[in-house]
Amino acid sequence: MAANGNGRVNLANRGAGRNGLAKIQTQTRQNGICHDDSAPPVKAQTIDELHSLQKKKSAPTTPINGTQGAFAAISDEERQKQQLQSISASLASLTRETGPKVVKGDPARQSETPKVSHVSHHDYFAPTISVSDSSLKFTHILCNLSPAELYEQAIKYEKGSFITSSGALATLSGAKTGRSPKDKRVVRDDTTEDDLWWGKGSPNIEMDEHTFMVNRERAVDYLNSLDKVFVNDQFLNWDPENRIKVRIVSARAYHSLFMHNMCIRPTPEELENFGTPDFTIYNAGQFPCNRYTHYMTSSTSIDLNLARREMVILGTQYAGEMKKGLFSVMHYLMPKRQILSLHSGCNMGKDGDVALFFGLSGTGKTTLSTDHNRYLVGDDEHCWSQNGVSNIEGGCYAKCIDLSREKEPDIWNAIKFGAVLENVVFDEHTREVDYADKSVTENTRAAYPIEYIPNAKIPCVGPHPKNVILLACDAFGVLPPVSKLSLAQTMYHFISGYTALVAGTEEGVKEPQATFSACFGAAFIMLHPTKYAAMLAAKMQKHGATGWLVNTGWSGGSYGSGSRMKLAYTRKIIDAIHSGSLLEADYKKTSVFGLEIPTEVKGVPSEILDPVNTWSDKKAYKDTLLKLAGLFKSNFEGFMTHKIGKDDKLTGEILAAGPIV
Ligand SMILES: Nc1ncnc2c1ncn2[C@@H]1O[C@H](COP(=O)(O)OP(=O)(O)OP(=O)(O)O)[C@@H](O)[C@H]1O
Ligand SMILES: O=C([O-])CC(=O)C(=O)O
Ligand SMILES: [Ca+2]
Ligand SMILES: [Mn+2]
Repeated sequence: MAANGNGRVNLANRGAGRNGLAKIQTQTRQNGICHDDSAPPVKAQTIDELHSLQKKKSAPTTPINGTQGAFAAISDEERQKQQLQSISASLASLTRETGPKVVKGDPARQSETPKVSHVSHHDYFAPTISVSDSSLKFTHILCNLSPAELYEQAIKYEKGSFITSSGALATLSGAKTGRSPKDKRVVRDDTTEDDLWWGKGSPNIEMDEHTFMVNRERAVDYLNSLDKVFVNDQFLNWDPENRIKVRIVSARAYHSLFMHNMCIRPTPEELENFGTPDFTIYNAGQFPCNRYTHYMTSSTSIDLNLARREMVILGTQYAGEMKKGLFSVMHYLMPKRQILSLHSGCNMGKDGDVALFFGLSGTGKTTLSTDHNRYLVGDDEHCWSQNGVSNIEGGCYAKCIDLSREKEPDIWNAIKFGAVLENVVFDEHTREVDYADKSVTENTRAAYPIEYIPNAKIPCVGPHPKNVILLACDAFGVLPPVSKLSLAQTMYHFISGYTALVAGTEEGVKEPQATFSACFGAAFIMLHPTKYAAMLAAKMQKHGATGWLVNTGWSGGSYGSGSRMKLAYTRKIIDAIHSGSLLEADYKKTSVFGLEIPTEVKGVPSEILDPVNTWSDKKAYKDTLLKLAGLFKSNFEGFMTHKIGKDDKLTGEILAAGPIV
């Protein structure tokens, strides 16, 4: 309260008045003129000028002077013009002759002189009376904004955006709080016809080129009808030889910040030399697709066109569609280069030993690859090339339901300024997040840059893996906490891609639902699963990697009677795999699944290592085990006729590596 300087106000105790309040004394200067303070005055004549002093020009939105290299000859102005033209070309309608006119900057900031650009297919024609109003309109583009700028945009303009007590940006993803795999379509053309996996079991639902263009036009028109759109120019894949340039055009600051966190962030220099993207996403998720359009079965459509290198999103704002849409693209592009794409986490020990963590959604890839004693290479999407592993992304995407500081401190601490928190519930006053609250969805998520994890390995690459850990969250409670796999067993379980989550948590105790998703990511693969499996087998064999099956699910009974495996025990098991000590353990073979299980793991009660010990009802255990084995068998029938690798030997071994009922 006490202001110092001229005309000071003193609340000194000595002057306490009748009711104990301090007496106010004003001291005036001798000359009698009242100044605000004694500091030198600011170098501004007006309030506007004062405000203009606050922000100094910076990269990356303003190009740097004097860059060396191929672009050194180009002036700043020319470079800005090229960037605008490139974005204008991205946003151009393919059916109209002109437009759009794009200007850089926030429409709310009128004072800034906008740089204008627009593409015209017939530049020599002056616009005539026949143009529509939309071609006279400007689209403001907000390019590669910083997290702070995106926070401001989100909070000002997007309902449901708030800063939480830890500094994260809480957002709502709208009606969709998870991906919509049934609405994901791929253009079937001459190339993809032969290359991709179509038909029963395939995630690739077909659409034709024309329908894609109808949806693309719908998305582009929607985006151009807005006051402003966000543009992210970023990279995928930390392997410099196989890096892909992606552009994401979206309508929400939430989407722009999410992708800023999840893709690799270019340096200012890299951004200047970005040029034309290899792949573009048009995210018009707030706008539905048209049910009169051929193939559309709902108001949501996520459309991939590999020939055009474009993806269109209509009718869902769930940001994971962009992340996983790009992953699908990598599942097509990388195998063409003999590089294996993997739905896996990856970390590395101090001695350079690398482990991969495969698993379906919610099985623990992010949780277990984030390990305080190891370097994090990445939590979800990787490539395995002849040089080793590389992360595809620049960020992590963690499930937050029931997140606790004690059990997952590194993830907890990563949820700070810059992180996006999706669909969480928080106290309206303190803005403290209640991670146990499922009111919006069970699939609450945090997206943060990988360097928010203290021991992230930057650049996110590593040598060839030593251990390949397959995670299954077995809600039946019959798979052992850990088993050592032969190569054939690893391939069997990789192709099966099993997990069992609990159906409808709210409707009380229900049967666990077995899910089989080939390569632990059937929703994202583009080629037949055996193509990826053959590559994995060859790489594991060549580099001598050991396969493991880890059950992060139930112990002591199925869901309802047993309980989820303690994370602390799973971590001990993973520690023993990393250290090599588990390789030295004594093993016994289980019946039915024929899994090699250790008799002892340091820090884990030995009795839980064989699940039969933890079930009080032994008959129920046996019945459940046989039931699960039957589900594995019937799922695998679809793969019986496919050959894996060059000779029939491995295929035969894989077929024999499943459960024997
Ligand atoms: N024993 C356990 N091992 C691993 N995770 C556990 C265990 N017990 C509970 N969990 C919880 O399970 C969840 C695993 O989610 P995680 O984010 O790691 O999934 P993910 O495999 O990365 O999935 P996605 O591909 O969808 O991102 C976390 O919420 C974690 O706290
Ligand atoms: O894509 C998502 O929404 C989350 C994820 O990582 C997965 O499901 O594998
Ligand atoms: Ca994850
Ligand atoms: Mn995932």
